[in-house]
Amino acid sequence: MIELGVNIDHVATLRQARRTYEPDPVWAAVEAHIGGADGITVHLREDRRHIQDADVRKLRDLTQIKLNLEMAATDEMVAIACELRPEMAMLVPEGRQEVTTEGGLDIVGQEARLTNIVAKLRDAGIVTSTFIDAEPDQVAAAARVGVQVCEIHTGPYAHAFHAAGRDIERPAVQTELQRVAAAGQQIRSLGMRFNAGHALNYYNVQPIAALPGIRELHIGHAIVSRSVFVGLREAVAEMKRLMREAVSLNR
Ligand SMILES: CC(=O)[C@@H](O)[C@H](O)COP(=O)(O)O
Ligand SMILES: NCC(=O)COP(=O)(O)O
Repeated sequence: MIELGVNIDHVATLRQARRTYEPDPVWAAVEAHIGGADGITVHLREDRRHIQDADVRKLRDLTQIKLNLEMAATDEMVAIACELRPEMAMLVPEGRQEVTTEGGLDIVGQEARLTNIVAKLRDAGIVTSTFIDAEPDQVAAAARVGVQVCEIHTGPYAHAFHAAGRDIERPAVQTELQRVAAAGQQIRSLGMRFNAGHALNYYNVQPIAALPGIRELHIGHAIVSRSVFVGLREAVAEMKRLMREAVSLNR
C-alpha cells in the first residue's frame, strides 16, 4: 500500500513568523500520525528559515513515527544526520533565495562527492534518498552514487495540471505525468524505491498515487494549508483516503 510522508516544514514557518514556541512541529507530527501519516518529513535548511535543529532533535526523541530528513549534501548536514539517525535522509538542492525547492538535485554533475556522502549516511544505518527531476540521466546517476530511494519532483506535473485548469487529459499534463511514470519504471528497474513529491495537493494527487510501483508520496504545503481550516488530523486522513481510492480504482 502506498505511504504518505507528511512534510511539516510550514508548521514551523508559522511559528518562525513570530520567533516563538507555537505551533510546535512535534505536536504536528503526533497529529499527522494519528491522522494516518506513515512518516514525517522535515527539511532542515541551511538558512533555518523554518525547521530548526532543535525541532529535528525533539522529533527524533519524542515521536514514534518514521522520520525523513531532507538535507543539502553538505558536511554539516551529514554530521547532523549521522548524530540523529533519521530512518531516511533525502538529498535535495538548496538555493538561499528560493521560495521553495525549485528543481531536483543535479547528481550527474557531482557523482564522486555524492557517492562519498551517500556512503557515510548508509554506513550510519540511514536509508538514503535523493530528490531528482524526472530525467533518465539523473535516475541513472542516482543508482551509480548508491541511493536506495529516488523521489521524483512532481512540481512540473503539478504546475501543468494547474495551468490546464485541473484537466488531467490535457496533453501538457499527460506529458508531465508520463515523464514521472517513465522515471518510476527506470528507478524500479535499477532496484531503487520509487517515491514522489512536491506541490502535490487534493486535486492533483490521484494520478500520481495510481502510478505503478510508487511507494511513498511526500506532501506538505497542501496538507498544512488545509489543516488551517479542518485540523491536521483530518487533513492527513483526507489525503490518505484520496490515495487509497486512487490505488483501488487503478487495480
Ligand atoms: C523537496 C521538496 O519538494 C520539499 O520538501 C521542499 O524541500 C520543501 O521546501 P520548503 O519546506 O522550504 O518549502
Ligand atoms: N519532498 C516534497 C515534500 O516533502 C513536500 O513538498 P510540498 O508538498 O510542501 O511541496
